[in-house]
Amino acid sequence: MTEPMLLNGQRLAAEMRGQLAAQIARVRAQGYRAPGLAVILVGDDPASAIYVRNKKRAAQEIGIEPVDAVLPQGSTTEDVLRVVDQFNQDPAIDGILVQMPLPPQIETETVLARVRPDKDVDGLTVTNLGRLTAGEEGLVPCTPKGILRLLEAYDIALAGRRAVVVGRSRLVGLPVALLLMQRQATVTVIHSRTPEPETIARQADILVVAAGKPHLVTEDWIKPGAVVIDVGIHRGDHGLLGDVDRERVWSRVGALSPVPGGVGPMTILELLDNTWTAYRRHEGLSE
Ligand SMILES: Nc1nc(=O)c2c([nH]1)NC[C@@H]1CN(c3ccc(C(=O)N[C@@H](CCC(=O)O)C(=O)O)cc3)C=[N+]21
Ligand SMILES: [Mg+2]
Repeated sequence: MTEPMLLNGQRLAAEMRGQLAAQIARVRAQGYRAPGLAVILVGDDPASAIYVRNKKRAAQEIGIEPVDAVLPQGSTTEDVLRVVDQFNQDPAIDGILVQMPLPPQIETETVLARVRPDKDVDGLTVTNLGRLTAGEEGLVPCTPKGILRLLEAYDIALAGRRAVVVGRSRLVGLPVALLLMQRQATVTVIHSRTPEPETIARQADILVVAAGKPHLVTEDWIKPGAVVIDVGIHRGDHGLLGDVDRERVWSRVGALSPVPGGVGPMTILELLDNTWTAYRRHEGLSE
C-alpha cells in the first residue's frame, strides 16, 4: 500500500488563523471594537494551566482580546457562577470558556447552564447541543468542528461511508457523531461498555478515537485504508501520546491525524472561530 497521508492540523490551523486575523483586522480598521474571549480556570491542574495559556496566546495573536479569571482549587459552585455572571453581563466579552475538568466539589452542569448560549464558544450548553441535534444554527463544540474541517480540507468524503466514533463524551464523542450523521455518514458510537470494540471499529472507513486511553487503538482495530482521527492527548515520560498507537497502525491506515499536530491545534482554531462568530452576531455583522 502507499504511504498513509498525515492530516496536518497544525498547518491547516495556522492558515485559518491567518484568515481570521485578516478578517478581524478589517473590522477593526472600520472602527469596531476587538472581540473578547473570557477563559475561566478553576484550580491548579498544570495541564489545564498550559492549555489556557495556549488558548490566550492564540487569541491575542489574531486580535482577540483574552481575559482570564483564575479561581483557587477550593472554590465553590457559587464562586464560579459569580464569575460566569460577570462575563455574561460584560458587553466586551463575546465568548466564555470554562476550562474542563472542574474540581470535584463544583457542579459542572450548574456552571455550564449559567453560560449565555450566545457566548458559549465551547458549544457545551444544553441550548447549543439541542440546536446541533435539531440541525439549527448555534455554536458547535470546538473539537468536533475542527475534526470536520480537517476531513474537509483533505477532501475525505463522508456521505455514504461508515464512521465509527470511539467515546461518547459531551465535549467530543456525542457531537462529532451528530456532525458525521449530518454529513450523511453511517455512524456507530462505541465506548467502554461495548463488547468486542475492535470488530466494530474494523468496519470503519473513518475512525474517530476520543476514548481518553493512551494507545488503545492498535492494528486489529483498523480496516486497511481507513482514515483515523486521534483525539487523545496524554503526557507520557517520552512525550505526548494519543489514543492511537501510531507505530502499530501505520502499515494499515490510509490517513492519520497525528498527536501532536492534528486535532489539538484545530480545537484551538475553532475556539477562535466560534468567538469570531459570536462577535459578529453581537455586533450585527453579516456572517
Ligand atoms: N472547556 C473546555 N474546552 C476544551 O476545548 C478543552 C477543555 N475544556 N479541557 C481540556 C481539553 C483539551 N483540549 C486541548 C486543546 C488543544 C490541544 C493542543 O493544542 N494540543 C497540541 C499539543 C499541545 C501540547 O504540547 O500539549 C497538539 O495536539 O498538537 C490539546 C488539548 C481542549 N480541551
Ligand atoms: Mg472545545
